[in-house]
Amino acid sequence: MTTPVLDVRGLAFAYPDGHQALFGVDLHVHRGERVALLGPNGAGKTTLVLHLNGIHLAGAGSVAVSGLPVTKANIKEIRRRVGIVFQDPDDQLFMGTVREDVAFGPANLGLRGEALDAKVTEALAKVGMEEFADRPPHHLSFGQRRRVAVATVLAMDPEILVLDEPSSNLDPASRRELADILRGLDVTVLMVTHDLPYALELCERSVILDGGVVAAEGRTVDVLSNADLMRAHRLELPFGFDPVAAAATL
Ligand SMILES: Nc1ncnc2c1ncn2[C@@H]1O[C@H](COP(=O)(O)OP(=O)(O)OP(=O)(O)O)[C@@H](O)[C@H]1O
Repeated sequence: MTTPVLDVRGLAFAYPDGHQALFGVDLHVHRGERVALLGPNGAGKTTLVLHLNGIHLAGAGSVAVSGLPVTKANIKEIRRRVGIVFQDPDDQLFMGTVREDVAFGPANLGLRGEALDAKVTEALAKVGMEEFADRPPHHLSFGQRRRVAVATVLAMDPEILVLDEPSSNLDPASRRELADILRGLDVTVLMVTHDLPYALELCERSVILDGGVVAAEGRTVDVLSNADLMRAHRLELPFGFDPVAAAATL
């Protein structure tokens, strides 16, 4: 078996106030996979995500990205390898223009001139935002800002793209357009979401985190159609949504 892009083993973590949020999490994501991380409020999903690029460091256990352990010493390379798109794009966009925001990461890695311009254009093209390069991010719609946030991360050529609630606050058309964009990317994805139809549409495999442990994992269609499992972990499908029928149309 090849080295997983993301290899989380026995990860445990307590916040400084003593609250234990993770109790020994194992999670493996292989190259080219798109995996959904599901679970009720307070399950530990965000806490886990914040370990993937070293914002939190493991209390016990380990996290590695393509074989490189997430440690303080490796933080710069880990942050290039792990691109996190947070729920609020305004946490990631802070420059005067879209172009400057997308250029920020690769410029920090030393890219300059035509190579930098080409990298920015390529990343914006991947999310269909080339025409907005010279616009201030705060003049864009929320959905457009989310796409630019994805581009800022893609410009770093990450090994894994981690998306926190990518469909939140998007209207139905923007939600579908983002799904089309994500499906077209040639990148490994871990997606945290409460939008279960979105998980089904985009991710072959789903992992349920609950109470700081991995409670179940499997093919997304199997997970979502297991009514007892769903109830046990406070996961609810939209009224009338049939995951087996929906999966058949994909
Ligand atoms: N800074 C903090 N200090 C102490 N406890 C925290 C802190 N941040 C989160 N927690 C606790 O850790 C647990 C896991 O929280 P986390 O935010 O990781 O859950 P989540 O699965 O992302 O939830 P949601 O779906 O609501 O975003 C919760 O019980 C939460 O109250």
